[in-house]
Parts: sequence; structure tokens; C-alpha cells
Amino acid sequence: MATVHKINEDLVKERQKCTFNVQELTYLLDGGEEVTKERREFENILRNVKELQDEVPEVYLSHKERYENAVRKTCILQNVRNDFEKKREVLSPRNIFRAGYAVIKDVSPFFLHNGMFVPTIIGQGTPEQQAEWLPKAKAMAIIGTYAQTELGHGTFIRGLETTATYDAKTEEFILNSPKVTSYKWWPGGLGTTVNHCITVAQLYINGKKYGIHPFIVQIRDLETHKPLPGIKVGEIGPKMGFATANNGFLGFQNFRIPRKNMLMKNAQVLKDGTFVKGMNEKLTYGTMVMVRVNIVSDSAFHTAMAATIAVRYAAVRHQSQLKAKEPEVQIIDYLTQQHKLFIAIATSHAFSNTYTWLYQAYLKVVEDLGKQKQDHLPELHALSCCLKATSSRDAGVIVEQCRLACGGHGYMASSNLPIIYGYTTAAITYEGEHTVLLLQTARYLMKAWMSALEGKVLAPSVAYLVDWLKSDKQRWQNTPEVIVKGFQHVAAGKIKDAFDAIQKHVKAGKDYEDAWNLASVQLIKASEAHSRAILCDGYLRETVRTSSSVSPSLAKVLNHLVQLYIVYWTLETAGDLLVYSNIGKDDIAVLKEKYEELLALIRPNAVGLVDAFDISDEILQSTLGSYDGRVYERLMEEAMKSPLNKEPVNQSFHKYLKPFIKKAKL
Ligand SMILES: CCCCCCCCCCCCCCCCCCC/C=C/C(=O)SCCNC(=O)CCNC(=O)[C@H](O)C(C)(C)COP(=O)(O)OP(=O)(O)OC[C@H]1O[C@@H](n2cnc3c(N)ncnc32)[C@H](O)[C@@H]1OP(=O)(O)O
Ligand SMILES: Cc1cc2nc3c(=O)[nH]c(=O)nc-3n(C[C@H](O)[C@H](O)[C@H](O)COP(=O)(O)OP(=O)(O)OC[C@H]3O[C@@H](n4cnc5c(N)ncnc54)[C@H](O)[C@@H]3O)c2cc1C
Repeated sequence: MATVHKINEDLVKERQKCTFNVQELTYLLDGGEEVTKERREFENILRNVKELQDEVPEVYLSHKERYENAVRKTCILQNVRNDFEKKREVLSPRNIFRAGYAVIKDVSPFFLHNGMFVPTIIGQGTPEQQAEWLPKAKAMAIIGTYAQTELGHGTFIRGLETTATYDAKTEEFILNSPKVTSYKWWPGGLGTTVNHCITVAQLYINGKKYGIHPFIVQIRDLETHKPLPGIKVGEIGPKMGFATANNGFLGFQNFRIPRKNMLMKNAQVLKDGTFVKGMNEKLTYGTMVMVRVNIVSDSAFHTAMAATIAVRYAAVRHQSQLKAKEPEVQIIDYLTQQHKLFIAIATSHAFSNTYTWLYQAYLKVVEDLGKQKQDHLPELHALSCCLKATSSRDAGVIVEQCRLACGGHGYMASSNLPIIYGYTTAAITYEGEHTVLLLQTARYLMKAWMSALEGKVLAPSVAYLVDWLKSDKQRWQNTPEVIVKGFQHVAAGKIKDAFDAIQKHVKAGKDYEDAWNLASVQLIKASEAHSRAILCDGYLRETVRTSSSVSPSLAKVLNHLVQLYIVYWTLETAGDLLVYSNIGKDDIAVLKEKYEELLALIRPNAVGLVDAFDISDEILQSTLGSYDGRVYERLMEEAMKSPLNKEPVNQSFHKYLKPFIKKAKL
């Protein structure tokens, strides 16, 4: 029988102080009681699967062993999931995504299968293609990835070099990787796991180039798993994180695939080689839009994980005295510590709320596209770009801040903060590099500004530009609503400045493209300010909306969090607000006090708030963040698992140290 340990006394006291119903908040964050129940039930089943328990912590395994262990466990996870779904409903993607962390400590080698391979078949395939590939992909009879990036190009996908040349005689495409730079590089699972992939390649028909398109390609034999003739595939080697993601490379040499393997929901190639244009060529980029939306949700979860670890640890950890002769204090009572941590909690809520409305906006665009309507696509593209960029970047900063807040122990692998940092920061680069995505949003903002100047009606997310042009700056008040307006004024001001900078360069004789490059630092600042305005506005609106449907005690706490988020960012960007809004120095002084008040109000609920994320110990995988707070015992237990502690004297002593020391004595 498993030993039941006492809960750390500080944590017991913290939980007694909590002023709201933790369970109520968990249901709210999950999207309903039923979702929480389903999640807990599934996590509970996984907890009891003996084969999923690691005898040796993964960190001590070799690169190869780690990968093999991850594949083994992912297969078990998939089987458990299938059994679960046979008896009950299909698990929600969020729940399966979370459970994955309990099984694979790092990133699953199947990550891209569910994350991009299946969604691309859904988003880019015709009904016939979906009927052919989806059942096999969903049942995992075929396993796939998304192979777009090449050694030479990740950002500029129009520059991809893999070619798919149509041969009308055989009704096939011939895939080739003409140069080393045209090798696919990065796709998760490609190294040694998948047998299929979506390959994005330049289409050629009768010597004419038709741009990039997605193709389904089988790359390994389904029986032997050997690469098919004409395929060169392998793993790219160790990275900063993503240790078990099995990222790979792939090259083609005259590799033939049938015509029906080009995903043809948008553009088509007919049997005779006629190219039929799609409604909008950018719809080929659709999977990326979907993943960018999901990254906002991932960022919420990664921030919640780091916050849970660091807040619980800060409640358990005592260090230094505030006053002489008094006991050492819980480090969570240092205001500087609250400053580091409470924004982590609020940020996770801000991203969850943002994801809720952004995902609805995404679904609406998908529905519209089904009716051949694409009016809202540019706005969705602009929003998904800047919110992916800002949420992943903020999450990276927050996770690192949480690590620092745990002092030396945060640096331990067993805190799990290094792994969380690895996968959080990867998202800053993948699915569209940070700066590049901010610049995509900036393109949209420049057009929006021009439309505003011309008096046109703007899309809701940029409608504030019209208000800004129409009215004088509003009289400043230190209320969340007016502060949000202030963020919009900053964004509008920076958008205008960037626009004027481009115009100035153009007037001085520069080409528009050069002028764009010369103004691009201002452009990314404008995009960042726009993101912050959107995040604060959306978070405030969602909080007001949900507050009416939850208990007054919870509504109060949610209100503290959203205010904290808004005031935190006011103080962080005070310089900008002083330039672009009517805020005064005195207002900032008042807000500094307000911020300290909010920290004090949140303090009694800090542990309750991270408990409400309801991240099980199996998912957290952290010596510092477990629910029972046995921090020191767990650190010691984990240290004892080091292979170096398995023998009293390591052989290197006899081999190297002893002769070395002897020599030194002579
Ligand atoms: C507590 C909470 C719990 C939460 C639990 C969470 C649960 C969630 C579950 C889901 C989990 C899912 C996990 C997902 C897994 C993902 C794994 C990811 C691994 C990584 C994968 C990858 O990285 S794949 C490769 C990605 N690559 C990129 O992103 C490339 C980036 N580059 C581009 O996108 C483009 O090249 C470009 C946009 C930068 C430029 O393209 P292009 O040169 O063609 O265009 P232009 O710049 O000239 O612009 C022309 C015109 O087109 C418009 N446009 C561009 N893109 C789009 C688009 N996508 N849609 C619509 N329109 C587009 C652009 O705006 C221009 O318009 P103009 O009007 O001319 O200005
Ligand atoms: C962990 C991980 C997993 C990944 N998984 C996959 C996968 O499964 N499938 C897949 O296809 N790809 C994958 N990728 C690749 C990823 O999508 C690319 O790395 C990403 O899109 C960035 O492209 P890049 O590497 O070419 O960077 P580059 O574009 O070369 O960026 C280098 C620098 O140049 C700057 N830059 C580039 N273009 C511009 C511009 N127009 N204006 C201003 N600055 C610019 C960038 O800001 C950056 O600072 C993965 C990457 C990582 C790190």
C-alpha cells in the first residue's frame, strides 16, 4: 500500500485561509464540472497504470533510451485513451493534452500527429481525402507529422525548395529535394517515429511554378518501418529542450506519390495537369492559424504549471527574518516574491480568457470559409499572430521568473522548471517566429490605420483606432476600463508613429519595402502594444461576463486578478502611457499603491488559486510543487535516485582520481 504522507503544515494553513471555493474555480477554468470530472477520471486511470511509472528518472537515461521510453509510454497512453473512449465519450483535446504531461515528462514523439497531421487532413483535405485518411490517422493505423520547415527556410515559406512536379502521364507528383537547404528539418516525430507526413512543397506543372501546397506522403514501410526507396530520413539530434519530440530531417529523390495525395480542399490539380486556384492561396496556411490559436491555451497551461510549483514552494520555504528575534518567514510573505508570482497566476487567467474568445473567433472563420466567406480571415490572422507571439513570449518570461523565485532549488531538474522552460520557449520560435508574427500583425495594423484615416468602418479588434481619431484623449481615471482605453491609446499612438515613419522614408525616396524595414522596430512595438490592449480588454470583458455567473466570493477574487494584471502592465509600460495617454505622474503613484493593495488581497488566496489549476502531482512532476509540500523530503528522495549514489565509491576514483592525487602528492 502506498504510504500516505502528512500535508505540510504551512500549506494546510494556507488552504484554510482561502476565501473562495477552489473547486468552483477549477470547474470554471476547465469549462464545466463535467469536463473536470472527465479529466480527473482519466488522470486517475493513468495514475494506476503500473507500466507508466518510471523506475529510473528519465533524466538519467541516454538520448536513445529516453526516446524509446517515450514511445513505449505514448503507446500505452494511446491504448488507455482508446479503452476510455470506448466506454465513455471522446476526451476533449485539452484533457488529453494535459494528461500527456503525466505520462511523457517532456514532449511526446506523437505530438505533431494529433497537433498538426490530423488537423491538416481535416482543414486541407477534400471530403474524399478525409474519408480515406482520417479514420486511419485517428485510429493511429498511420502516424504522421507536419513537414514544412527546411534547413534553408522556416519563416519565408514561399521560398521552400522541396519540389512536387506533376507527371500527367502517370498522374503522380515527383518529390525532390534538390539541395541540402531543401531538406525538411525540425518536424516532430519525423526522426524515427512516423510513417507518414504532410509535406509542404513547391508545385510545378509543365515547368511552371504554382506555389506551395500540402501533400500526404508515406515515408516508411508500414511493416518494416524502413524508409521507402527515394526517402532519406533521420533525427536532427539534441536540442535545448524537446528531448523526446524526435524532431527529424527528410529528403526526397524522385519519390512518386499519386495525384490524390495532394490535399485539395483549396487548390486542385486535375488529371490532365490543369491547376484550379483556390478561393484564397493563404488558406494553405490554415493549420498554422489553428495551432497559433492553441498556443495561447498552451501558454496558459505552462504558466499555470510554473505558478503552481513556485507558489506552493514559496508557501513552504522559510528563509531569513523580517524582524530580529522573530521566526524565519515564509518567502511568500516577501512583497518582492508576491510581485514575481501573483502576476504568473493572473497571466494564466488572462491567456485562458483570451483563448476562450479567440477560439470562438477561429471557429466562426472556419464556419464562414465553409460558406465561401472570408471577410474575417485577415483579422483572425492578425490576432492569432500577435497573441501567439505575446503569450508564448510572456509565458517564457514568467516560467523563468518562477524558476528564479525558487532560488537554487528551481535550478534542479527535479523541480521540473527547466523542462517547462524548454517547451515554453520553443513556442516562441515554432509556428511562426516571434518577430515575424508581430510584423504580420503590423501589416494589418498599417492597413487598418489607413482605413481609419479614410473614415472606413474597422473590424472590432482595431475599432479603437477610429475612436482615438475622433475624440480627444479621455480624462484619466484609475479604473480598469479607463486604463484599458489608455492601452488602446498607446497602441493607436504607436501605430500612427510607425505609419508616419514609413511615410517619411517613402517621401525621402525609399521603396516601400525599405521604408518598412527602416520602421520595423517601431512596427513590432506597435504590434506589442496592440496585443497588450487586446489581452487586457478581452480579459476584463470575460471577467465581467463570468463574474455574474459565479459566487460572489469567487467573483471578487477574479476581479482582484484582472485588476492586478492591468495595473501590473500599467506600471511596466508607464513610460508609454505617459507619452500616449492622459495618465499623470500622480496617477502612477496611486497605482503603485493600488498594486501593493492587490498583492495583499491576493496573498491569502495564492495557494487556493494555484490549487484551482488542479494540476496533479503526476503532471507537475516537481519536487517543489507537489500538493503535499514535502519539498525537502522529495528533493532528497530524488537525489538518492542518482546512479552516482548507487555505489559508495565510483570507479572513476580508482581509475583517475587516485592516481591523480598520488601524483599530486609526489
Ligand atoms: C489551463 C489551461 C489548459 C490548456 C490546455 C491546452 C489544450 C490545447 C490542446 C491543443 C494542443 C495543440 C498542440 C499543438 C502542437 C503544435 C506543435 C508545434 C510544433 C511546431 C510546428 C511548426 O513550427 S510547423 C511550421 C510553422 N511555420 C511557420 O509558422 C512559418 C511562418 N511563416 C509564415 O507563416 C509565412 O511565411 C508568413 C506569414 C510569415 C509570410 O508569408 P507570405 O510571404 O506568403 O506572405 P506575406 O508576408 O507576403 O503576406 C501576404 C498576405 O497574406 C496574408 N497572410 C499571411 N499568412 C496568412 C494566414 N495564415 N492566413 C491569412 N492570411 C495570411 C498576410 O497578412 C498578407 O496580407 P496582406 O493583405 O497582403 O497584408
Ligand atoms: C522545437 C521546435 C519544433 C519545431 N517543429 C516543427 C515541425 O514540427 N514542423 C515544421 O515544419 N517546423 C517545425 N519547427 C520549425 C519552426 O517552425 C521554425 O524554426 C520557425 O518557423 C522559424 O523559422 P526559422 O528557423 O527559419 O528562423 P528564421 O526565419 O531564419 O529566423 C532567424 C531570425 O531572422 C529573423 N527574421 C526572419 N525573417 C524575418 C523578416 N521577414 N523580418 C524580420 N526578421 C526576420 C527572425 O526574427 C529571427 O530573429 C520547429 C522549431 C522548433 C524550435
